[in-house]
Amino acid sequence: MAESVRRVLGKPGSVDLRPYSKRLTSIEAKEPELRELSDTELSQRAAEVGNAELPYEREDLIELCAVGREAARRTLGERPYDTQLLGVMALLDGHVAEMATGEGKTLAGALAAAGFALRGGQVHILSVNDYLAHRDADWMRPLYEMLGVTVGSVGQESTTKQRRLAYSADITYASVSELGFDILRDRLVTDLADRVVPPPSIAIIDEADSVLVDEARVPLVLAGAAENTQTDEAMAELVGALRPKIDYQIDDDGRNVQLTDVGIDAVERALGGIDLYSAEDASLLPRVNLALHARALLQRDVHYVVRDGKVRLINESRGRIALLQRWPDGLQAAVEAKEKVAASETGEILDTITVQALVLRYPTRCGMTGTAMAVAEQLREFYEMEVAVIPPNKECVRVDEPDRLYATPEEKEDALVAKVAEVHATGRPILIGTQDVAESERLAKRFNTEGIECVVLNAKNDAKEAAVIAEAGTYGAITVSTQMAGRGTDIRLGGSDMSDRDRVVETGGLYVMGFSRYPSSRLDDQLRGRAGRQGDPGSSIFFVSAEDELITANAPDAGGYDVTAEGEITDPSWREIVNHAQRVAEGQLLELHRNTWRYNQLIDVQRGVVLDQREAVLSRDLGDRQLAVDCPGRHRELVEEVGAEEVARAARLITLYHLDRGWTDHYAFLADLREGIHLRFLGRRDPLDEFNRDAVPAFKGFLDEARARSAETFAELTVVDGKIDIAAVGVKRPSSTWTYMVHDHPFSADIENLVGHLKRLSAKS
Ligand SMILES: Nc1ncnc2c1ncn2[C@@H]1O[C@H](COP(=O)(O)OP(=O)(O)OP(=O)(O)O)[C@@H](O)[C@H]1O
Repeated sequence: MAESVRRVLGKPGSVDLRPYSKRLTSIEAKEPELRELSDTELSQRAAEVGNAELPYEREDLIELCAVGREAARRTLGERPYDTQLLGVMALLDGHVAEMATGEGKTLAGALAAAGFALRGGQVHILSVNDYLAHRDADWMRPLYEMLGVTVGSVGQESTTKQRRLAYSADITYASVSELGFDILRDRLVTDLADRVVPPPSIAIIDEADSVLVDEARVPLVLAGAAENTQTDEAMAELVGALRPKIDYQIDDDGRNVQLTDVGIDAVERALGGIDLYSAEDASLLPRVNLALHARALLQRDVHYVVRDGKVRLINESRGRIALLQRWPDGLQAAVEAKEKVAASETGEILDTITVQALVLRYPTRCGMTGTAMAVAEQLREFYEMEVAVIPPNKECVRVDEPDRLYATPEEKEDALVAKVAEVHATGRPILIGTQDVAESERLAKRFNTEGIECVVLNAKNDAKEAAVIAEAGTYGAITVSTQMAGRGTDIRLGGSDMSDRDRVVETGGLYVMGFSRYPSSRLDDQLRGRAGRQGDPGSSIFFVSAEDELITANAPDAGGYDVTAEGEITDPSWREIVNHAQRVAEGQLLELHRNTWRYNQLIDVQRGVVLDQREAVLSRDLGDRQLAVDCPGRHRELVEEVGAEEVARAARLITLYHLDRGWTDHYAFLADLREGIHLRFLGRRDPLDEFNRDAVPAFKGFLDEARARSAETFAELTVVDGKIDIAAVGVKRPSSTWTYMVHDHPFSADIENLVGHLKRLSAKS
């Protein structure tokens, strides 16, 4: 048994690992016998493990782990460490296994998935992105094959047919957003056969804290086409002629832009001497604002790319192109005008789902991540999951150096550049973590002007992202990347083939440098964790300036400090100030999460009522039965004319149309209500109570209303060439759907804030 396992066991507040570790000896004892078996015999043993119901009893669990270990050794060339088997057992018990970066979570997750699947569970492994979903499915496939279970994966490029096939496997890998959008689209089908996602059974969540906590702050939003729009090219051209800093000013954080007085004059002149702020020209100011936002705040190749005549958004923190995502409409059209491409349709929100609601659908859920303890309470509160802290296979020897604190961002950047130059001279590989793609680009430029060569990860080399990060441990490499980019990719010392490992080990291994502290200590730890994997040497250090947003926003009264000639802050109290600011930020993020959850709980209940009704219409012909009662005469006539089946089809489409239409309108009402509520109730009353007070009556009568409307529409039906003409009565479904980009940065405002911001932008006058 590995030394690390003997040293186990248990951090306060985490799951007791002793029961698991007691089984390790028995698992190991089975090894000699299993090694003698043929592949077929080993598969047979796996099948026998599956001959019972979940959960596993002690003996079966030992057999599963032993057979799984042997199968992994044969198919992947990797014999799972004891620590990985502890992870497998924790997962099978429904816990979140905390395993440091590089400890082999992929394999642990796969063995647990196989364990569930062998006993009839249908497993969804939720990844953080499509690349990892495909990679992990392909990587683990030989193991699954030997264990006799099937696997599939879904990505944003998957066709409906491919999705259905992937979801029909015993184990499906999908990113949480793809799965979420599939669920949302499934909720809008008009034919049961069009659904792609099977009923939820078991979820294994990779990078569980990112998915369950960070991504849970903003719901996934599905939108549908409502009408075609025109782009505002005249306004884009006019705004294009404005001069930065003279005609308009951008806030320090790059999130807002405003016309200066000079700029207002210029715009008014260009528009023929109008008054932008007068009542009769009120419609112009929002157009100017949108065009200016598109021009000044959104940069091509940083925030979006133009491909195939379309504006494609880049997810800033991940640096990936998001195929089916858009900004809320006014802004999307403004960027399209700026880039002179055709306008896409405007849309409306059809439905939303929170990550929490999505995950809680699964009766069995578990997960793994490198950083779970810091959010153990949230995992318990929101998901009823406990954290099991799994010790590393090899002790971590990475040196985490104290932060370097500076007065200004310029001094901080100078210090980072100097440090990079100094370390680089020794050949030691360096990975620099930034807050977003724009910052990576800026830093890379600075390195270039200093004559320091570096590789920068951004969406332009999207497909190569993982390959690039895999080489970050090469002798002399400098890689600049956001915290999220390339996650899940192993950084091996001496390059991905480790050919130069000894030389890199001699330099001290990978040196990770954070350009700022992140809004949560988990994100800092995830970046640090890039170095020092599996007992490798490595170091980490963060640079901080007193003017970093984290500090100015969360510790505004921090007070003065003494500095050296280079601007380095020498006051020891500043270390605590930085940590304090981060704790404040973490507290706010938690509040955001709670709020998303609280507000969405009621929305989910109401949505559930509509979905139940939909289900009855789809699977039990409820619409047809209701319309036969509500419009008996017309129903009878139509049945005689076109047959019962055709009438049932029309009844189904009409009823679903009115249920969906009603929900879209109701959702828009709820979004407005939530946005307005904090303005109305600055007093003592709890805004959530107020929200519920208005939201509950607004939903009352929803189903009756939809039914009445369906009857009205049904009564108007006409028959053309022996078929019912559904389109003639206005029953149309959105021609396309897409998802909104509501969190360019995982810590930016939530959807209501963003939509609110854009509304204000368009309403300013
Ligand atoms: N039992 C094992 N024996 C040898 N190598 C292993 C074993 N388990 C995993 N590995 C290797 O360790 C590396 C890290 O594995 P993996 O990517 O699953 O780690 P991880 O814990 O998911 O890291 P991250 O936090 O970056 O996602 C991979 O190269 C994998 O092949």
